[in-house]
Amino acid sequence: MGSIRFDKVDKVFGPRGSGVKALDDINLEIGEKEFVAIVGPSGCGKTTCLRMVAGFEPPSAGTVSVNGKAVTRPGPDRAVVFQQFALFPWKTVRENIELGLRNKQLPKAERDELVAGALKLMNLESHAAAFPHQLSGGMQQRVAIARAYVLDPEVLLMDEPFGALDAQTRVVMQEELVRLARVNPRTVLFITHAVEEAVYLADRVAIMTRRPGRIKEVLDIRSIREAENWDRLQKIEDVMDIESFVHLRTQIWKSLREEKGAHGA
Ligand SMILES: Nc1ncnc2c1ncn2[C@@H]1O[C@H](COP(=O)(O)OP(=O)(O)OP(=O)(O)O)[C@@H](O)[C@H]1O
Repeated sequence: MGSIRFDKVDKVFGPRGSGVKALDDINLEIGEKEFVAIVGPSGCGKTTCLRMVAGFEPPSAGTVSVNGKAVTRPGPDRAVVFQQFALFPWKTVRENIELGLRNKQLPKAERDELVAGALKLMNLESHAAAFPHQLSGGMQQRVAIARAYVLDPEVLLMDEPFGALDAQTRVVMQEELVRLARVNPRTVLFITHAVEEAVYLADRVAIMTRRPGRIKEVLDIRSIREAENWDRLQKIEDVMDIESFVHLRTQIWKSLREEKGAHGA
């Protein structure tokens, strides 16, 4: 379970007739346990796509569905990780992770077990009693990801989750996410500005046009990653050196550059 589908989706912000058209005829299907990254020029509507799947924003036309059911509101089957970590500063790491589970009305012993598992998964065990301000940005984002994972959502929605991190921490988090995605695969919709990040993490990369955003092309990364066995390499810099990786990255760069050119930039 956990498939996502955009079917002829338009989004207009503001009054009908004089509003801003943000998205134009978006059609995209994300399979169960597939990791799809969306890249595109600034303001092309990437975040709007994610917010519609989350149930925060309705489409102006067309349908966004999860598991074949039109999305009308947020739900426990979908967890969102934002760029800003959105942790509660007055709660400990453990309490922040546990928070989402409270609404599930599970017995305490079961909650404790799930939180312990999430702490372990994200290497946070020794920081369970710390408060967010005592942690680095990378650690805080780990807590945010653990909080999403502990809910065991079918769909994980990530909007520039590493955008606020320094370059070194970002690389560590990307490697962690690849490890997680292989060990505990989920349906993921991942928004990023970083082309290399998209190629490294995703099974497919959807490239959008400038506003009003359309899906310009979708590249299949997974078949190349598997054929060339990128996963044999542990370090991101080694994967990024492989010829097939460089080729895909360049292809996406060119496609995005055309969009900038179309804007006169
Ligand atoms: N609530 C809103 N009201 C009016 N306009 C909006 C609203 N939300 C988004 N927009 C507009 O819709 C367009 C798409 O915005 P969105 O944030 O989805 O783009 P994005 O591709 O995620 O941008 P970025 O890469 O810069 O984060 C933008 O022009 C934005 O100004």
